Amino acid sequence: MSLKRLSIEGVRNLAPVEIAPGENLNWFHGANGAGKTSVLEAVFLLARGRSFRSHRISSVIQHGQDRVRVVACRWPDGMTLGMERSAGSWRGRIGGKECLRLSEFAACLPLVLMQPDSHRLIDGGPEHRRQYLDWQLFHVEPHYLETWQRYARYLRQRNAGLRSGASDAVLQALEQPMAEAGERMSAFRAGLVDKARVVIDSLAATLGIHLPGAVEFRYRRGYPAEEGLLGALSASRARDRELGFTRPGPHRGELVIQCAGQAAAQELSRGQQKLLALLLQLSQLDGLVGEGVRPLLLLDDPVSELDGRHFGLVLDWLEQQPVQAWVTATVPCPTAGRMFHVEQGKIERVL
Ligand SMILES: Nc1ncnc2c1ncn2[C@@H]1O[C@H](COP(=O)(O)OP(=O)(O)OP(=O)(O)O)[C@@H](O)[C@H]1O
Repeated sequence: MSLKRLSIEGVRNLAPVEIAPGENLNWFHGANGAGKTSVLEAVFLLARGRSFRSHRISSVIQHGQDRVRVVACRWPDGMTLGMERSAGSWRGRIGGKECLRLSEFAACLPLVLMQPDSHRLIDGGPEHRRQYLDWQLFHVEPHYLETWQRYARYLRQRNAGLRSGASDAVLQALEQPMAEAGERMSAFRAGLVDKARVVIDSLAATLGIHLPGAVEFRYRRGYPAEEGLLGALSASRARDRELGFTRPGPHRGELVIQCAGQAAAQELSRGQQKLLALLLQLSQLDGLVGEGVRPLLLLDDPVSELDGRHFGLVLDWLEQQPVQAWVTATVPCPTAGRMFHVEQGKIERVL
């Protein structure tokens, strides 16, 4: 799906504005500090209820204002989504109805974001790669969110039990359903990695991305597969009691990425890591489209992130995709698309 209309109020330096984006490529250009990234931030805020640049919503709220408000009309179904956030609360409406969970927005407005620190997907901690897998599964596997929430609840209960000296019988009673949910999560994640591998190889060829060796993706479950999660929980119970938390489980699962047999984070240059992260994110986009989900794509300053050749190939590829892309740059758009000029917080459509 795409956005047909977007109105933004109270976001950083942006003057209140209503934008009519095009179906495919939307290009926001202007000088440094003009407010381009703030437009993407507003779209992200609508989809996730938070910023991708700051953990504190107060830094996003325009100085002198007490809230941000982002409203959009989704296309083709015409559904209206509205999000209002102040420093201490949020209110959201979808299709005219009050919303209680942010995950409802995430489900209505799937998006893939590429920003200058996207290389963290490769060189950041395992949580970045877990989130990457979980995010896609959330959109394409109807039971994943519920399984994930169930596992997280048992994990919290087991950790509380470990710390409060609960009996073995109490812990065992939790471990059985926890292991069932955890094994399901692992199977979903491992299945996704198997599928993604194929898509990534074909995308790398299309986008002319050649890394200095074969890239391998493997899902490590966070417990020995041969022992199974139930066995692993039972075996580590005494040690977990001493530590006060649960060690084995998919909460410590990891998408392992290697290039030429070495950890990709160590083997690849920063630029190569960015290319690999791009591949992972575009493969996510491709995977979502393949499942009938049409996410928005937000690309923050790709012109300075990618070399000219790769950027050109990405633009060519994007033109073929049924996704609405929102791109920021300091230069005008080199290809056909709807273009907006951003200057000191004011957005004007120029093409
Ligand atoms: N809470 C706020 N209230 C008002 N203005 C703000 C607030 N936070 C940041 N700003 C200003 O808003 C602008 C934000 O710009 P933004 O990061 O969106 O620009 P950009 O066009 O993406 O720039 P660049 O090309 O340098 O990344 C900056 O000029 C910044 O000083």
